[in-house]
Amino acid sequence: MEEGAPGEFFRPNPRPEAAGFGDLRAYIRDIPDYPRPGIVFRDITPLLLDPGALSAAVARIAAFASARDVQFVVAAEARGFILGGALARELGAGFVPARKPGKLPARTVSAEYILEYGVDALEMHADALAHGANVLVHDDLLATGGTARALCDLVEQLGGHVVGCAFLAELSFLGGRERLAPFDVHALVDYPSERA
Ligand SMILES: O=P(O)(O)OC[C@H]1O[C@H](OP(=O)(O)OP(=O)(O)O)[C@H](O)[C@@H]1O
Ligand SMILES: Nc1ncnc2[nH]cnc12
Repeated sequence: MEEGAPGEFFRPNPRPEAAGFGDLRAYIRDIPDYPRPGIVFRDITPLLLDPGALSAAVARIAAFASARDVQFVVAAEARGFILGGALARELGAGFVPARKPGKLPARTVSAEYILEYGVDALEMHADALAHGANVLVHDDLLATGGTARALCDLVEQLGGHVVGCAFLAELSFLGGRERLAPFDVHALVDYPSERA
């Protein structure tokens, strides 16, 4: 095939303003009883497959952040990386990965967070942020808030300034937003209950 020519998977990528993608919830799939009975997993992969919905998601999160003079987007491994880089590009900001322990090669700072069973941690490079830098914290989904809280703690350990926390989706019945107080929290899609 000629280089740069649309292949069989080519789909047009209209700007979200023109396409009017409406409620992005339509692109998030419910998977009942995953990873455990009683949990409804909110699967964002259908949204990622649709160029227009993907573009709309990035543009809408960027719109929340655009007046905040964001210098860096900090996002959590793994799903936070999916939109995080695109968001940084859209905002003209840098991107800082927060990774699971032992994955970053240089000196790190670390923050622990509570999981349903036990404790995990995220690390960031100690030299990732200039003191006083304006940071947007991003992840795909806000549940209990443990992961995002750890991201905020890492930013503050390095002297950064959290200017907001932005998510594609929020499970508001789990109270993550309260856990992130006093930071400003924005999510494009809310799930007020566990119901599928
Ligand atoms: O608000 P919380 O209760 O902390 O939950 C939200 C986190 O859970 C998911 O990540 P997960 O830990 O499943 O890891 P993954 O990104 O590697 O799939 C999701 O991507 C968020 O990072
Ligand atoms: N219900 C859920 N769906 C998708 N990701 C999650 N992360 C934590 N809870 C989740």
